[in-house]
Amino acid sequence: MARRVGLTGGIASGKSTVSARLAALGATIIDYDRLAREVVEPGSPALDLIAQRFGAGVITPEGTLDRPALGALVFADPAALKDLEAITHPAIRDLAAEREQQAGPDGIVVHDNPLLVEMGAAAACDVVIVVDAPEELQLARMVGDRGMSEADARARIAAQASRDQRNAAADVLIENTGTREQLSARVDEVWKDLVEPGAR
Ligand SMILES: CC(C)(COP(=O)(O)OP(=O)(O)OC[C@H]1O[C@@H](n2cnc3c(N)ncnc32)[C@H](O)[C@@H]1O)[C@@H](O)C(=O)NCCC(=O)NCCS
Ligand SMILES: Nc1ncnc2c1ncn2[C@@H]1O[C@H](COP(=O)(O)OP(=O)(O)OP(=O)(O)O)[C@@H](O)[C@H]1O
Repeated sequence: MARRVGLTGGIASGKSTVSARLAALGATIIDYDRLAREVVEPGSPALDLIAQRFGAGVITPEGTLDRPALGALVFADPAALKDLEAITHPAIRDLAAEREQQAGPDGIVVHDNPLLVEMGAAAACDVVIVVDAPEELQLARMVGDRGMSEADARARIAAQASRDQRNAAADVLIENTGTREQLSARVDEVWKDLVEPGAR
C-alpha cells in the first residue's frame, strides 16, 4: 500500500513550496487547489450549479469561472462559502480518490490540501504534515508578495481553521519562519522519515 500523507497549512504558510520539494524527492502529489480548478471547468456540473447559486456575475464572457468575483463574494460571507463548498467539495473528493487510484499501490502519495483539517480528512492519512507560519508572516506574504489587500488577506485567514486547530492535527510540524534553504533542508529530513520510518 502506498503511504498516504496529508499536507496542509494556512494560506501562504509555504505549503506549495514544501509540496514542490516533496515532488522533487519522488512523492506523487495530489494538489487540491488544482483539483478545485478542474471541477469548475466550462461544461462541468459544478460550474452550472455555481452560476445558478451566485448569478451570471461570477462567469466571465468566455464562460469560465470569474475567480476574483466569486472569491470576493464567498470570503465576505460564511454562508455563501458553505454553499460553494457544498457544490465543489464532493467533486474534489471524487477526483482525489481517482488520482490516488491512478498513483498505484507503491510509494508516497501526498494529499496537498489547504483544508485537510476543515474537511475532516486528516484521520484518513497515515501521516499528517502541517506547515506552520505566524499570522503576521502569512499576511506579509499575501499583501507584500501577492498584492492582496490586507482586508482580503484577513478574510481568507478567518475562513480557515485556527492555527491551533490545524497544528493539533500534525504528526509532523514544519515551522516555516526561516529561510527557503532552511525550509528545504527540513523537508529533506521529513522525507527521510517518510521513506524509512524510525531510521533516524
Ligand atoms: C473562491 C475561489 C474561486 C477563489 O479562487 P482564487 O483563485 O482566488 O484562490 P485559489 O483557489 O487559488 O485558493 C488560494 C487559497 O485560498 C484558500 N482557500 C480556497 N478555498 C478556500 C475555502 N473554501 N476555505 C478557506 N480557504 C480557502 C486556500 O488557502 C487556497 O490555497 C476558490 O478558492 C474556490 O473555488 N474555493 C472553493 C474550493 C475549495 O475549497 N478549494 C480549496 C481546496 S479543497
Ligand atoms: N521560508 C521562506 N522564505 C521566504 N519566502 C517564502 C518562504 N516560504 C515560502 N515563501 C514564499 O511565500 C509565498 C507563499 O508560499 P507558498 O506559495 O509555498 O504557500 P502556500 O501555503 O502554498 O500558499 P497558498 O495557500 O496560497 O497556496 C510564496 O511566494 C513563497 O515563495
